[in-house]
Amino acid sequence: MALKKVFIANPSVPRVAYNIFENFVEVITSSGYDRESIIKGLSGANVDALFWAGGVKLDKEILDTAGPQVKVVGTMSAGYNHIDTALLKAKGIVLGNTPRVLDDAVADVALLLAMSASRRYTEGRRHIEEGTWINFFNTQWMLGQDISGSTVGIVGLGNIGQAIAKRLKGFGVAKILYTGHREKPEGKELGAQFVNQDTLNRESDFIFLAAPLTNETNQMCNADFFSKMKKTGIIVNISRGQLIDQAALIKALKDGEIFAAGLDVMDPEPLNRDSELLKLSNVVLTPHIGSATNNTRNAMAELTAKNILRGLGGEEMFTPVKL
Ligand SMILES: O=C(O)[C@H](O)CO
Repeated sequence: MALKKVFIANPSVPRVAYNIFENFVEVITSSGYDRESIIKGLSGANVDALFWAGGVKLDKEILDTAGPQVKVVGTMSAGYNHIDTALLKAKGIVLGNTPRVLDDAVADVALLLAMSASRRYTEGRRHIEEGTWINFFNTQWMLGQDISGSTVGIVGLGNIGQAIAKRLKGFGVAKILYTGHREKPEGKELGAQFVNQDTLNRESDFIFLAAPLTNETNQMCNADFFSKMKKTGIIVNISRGQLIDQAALIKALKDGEIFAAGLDVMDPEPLNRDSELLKLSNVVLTPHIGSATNNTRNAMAELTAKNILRGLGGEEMFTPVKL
């Protein structure tokens, strides 16, 4: 019997995925990362499953090109806002993602951003580069905010939110607050308090965005949101750029309405080189590297490949997305 076919829509997927597929499926790899290459690779390929990785939208055009025989999709990401889940559901396609295996790596970046934003990393680096590092001991120069003893608010206490909370405990924070759809047992175990959004904004010294991008969270951090934060407050986003109204954030940062921001995700990505965010010294930016470690990317590739094999075998995936 002919082997089933999997299309890997990204030429940089770690080797481990190919090793898992070997002997079980035939693999076709996209020649490029872009939409055009993917569509070209899929045309007439007649594959049964898609291994998705990267920011290209998985939509009607792609699925129409791939053909009606596609019944399985595995995305090498925790987030799946780039996938038309309603269309997958309508077509009877199963979807798996990669939660949990990236929690630690992403939470590490959240803490990296929180600390560098609170201790004015960008501004300090500019002083060194521009020769404005003052050569006398001014006790009031470059003062930042403490994490120890602070109140921290986590928007979305899912797996990544919990990994952030665990790390924060090691930094001696005084209080952890969180928002979400409902109070969670894990919140109790972490000693975190479930509050409403206004309370979280009003009381938090640091706010971490760790909720997925949905209709509900899209642009949730708007001018009103920032106006309710402390002037010394710091916002960290490791989720998706669209959770933040970026123009409102820039205004809040410029007007001193909040102290600083640490962003691993922006809108658009890649960020335009002339973005105001790059000019502000109270912003720390990383280029969406939350899950970018060797171990984590290998684990994500492995889980995606295993999910796809399960899906092709008609079994429940290890980490299915409920459509
Ligand atoms: O959703 C994810 O998995 C991450 O954002 C990718 O780095």
